[in-house]
Amino acid sequence: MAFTQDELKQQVAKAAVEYVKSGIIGVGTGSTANFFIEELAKVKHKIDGAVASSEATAQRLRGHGIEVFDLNSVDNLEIYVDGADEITEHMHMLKGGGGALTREKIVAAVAKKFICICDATKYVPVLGKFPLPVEVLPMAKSHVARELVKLGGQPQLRDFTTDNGNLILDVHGLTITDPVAMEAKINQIVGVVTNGLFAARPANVLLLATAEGVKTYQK
Ligand SMILES: O=C[C@H](O)[C@H](O)[C@H](O)COP(=O)(O)O
Repeated sequence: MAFTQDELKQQVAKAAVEYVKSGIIGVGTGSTANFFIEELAKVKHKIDGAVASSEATAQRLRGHGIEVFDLNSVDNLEIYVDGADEITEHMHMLKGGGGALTREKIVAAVAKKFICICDATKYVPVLGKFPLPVEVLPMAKSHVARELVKLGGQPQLRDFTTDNGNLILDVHGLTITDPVAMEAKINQIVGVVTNGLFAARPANVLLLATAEGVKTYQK
């Protein structure tokens, strides 16, 4: 039976809710995370609330009557649930298609377990077909763009301002065979806030929605 991409996202969101036990949950951003929020709302009596990785997610959580906590008031999070633009068998991810990469990386850093929820189109052998988002301080955009060209990429300025008041360069043309090294190298460019590679801290669980059902991968 063929499912639409939205049906696959919904299936994987339902599977992720099985990991919600109690306490405060870290919640990601994007269309797949939005399906997760719908499912989370159905079990909100089990949790104290959530930490959001974007203003959009915070608004959506509050709309469902889920309390949103400031990350600074939370010592640790059991789980962080979020989508990805690409993920490999090593659980390395490329994220930030929705521009929320920096807050996502910060909330994920606090969580014990990163649960990545994706439909099968996101599962790739090598990262980089999806343009790599890099959040930059506005005054540094030209400098950072020149440095990204030296790394072999073609940066394009997105018509977008992040929740942090910064800009996004989407870097095309990178074949990212060593995501850990590339993540570190780009983060060392002065003016970069962070980039959309989540490799130093990969996902712990991947829930992948396929035509044959939701597959679970653990690391
Ligand atoms: O900034 C956005 C996030 O990194 C999303 O997790 C990513 O873009 C995937 O979004 P979607 O679930 O809409 O494909």
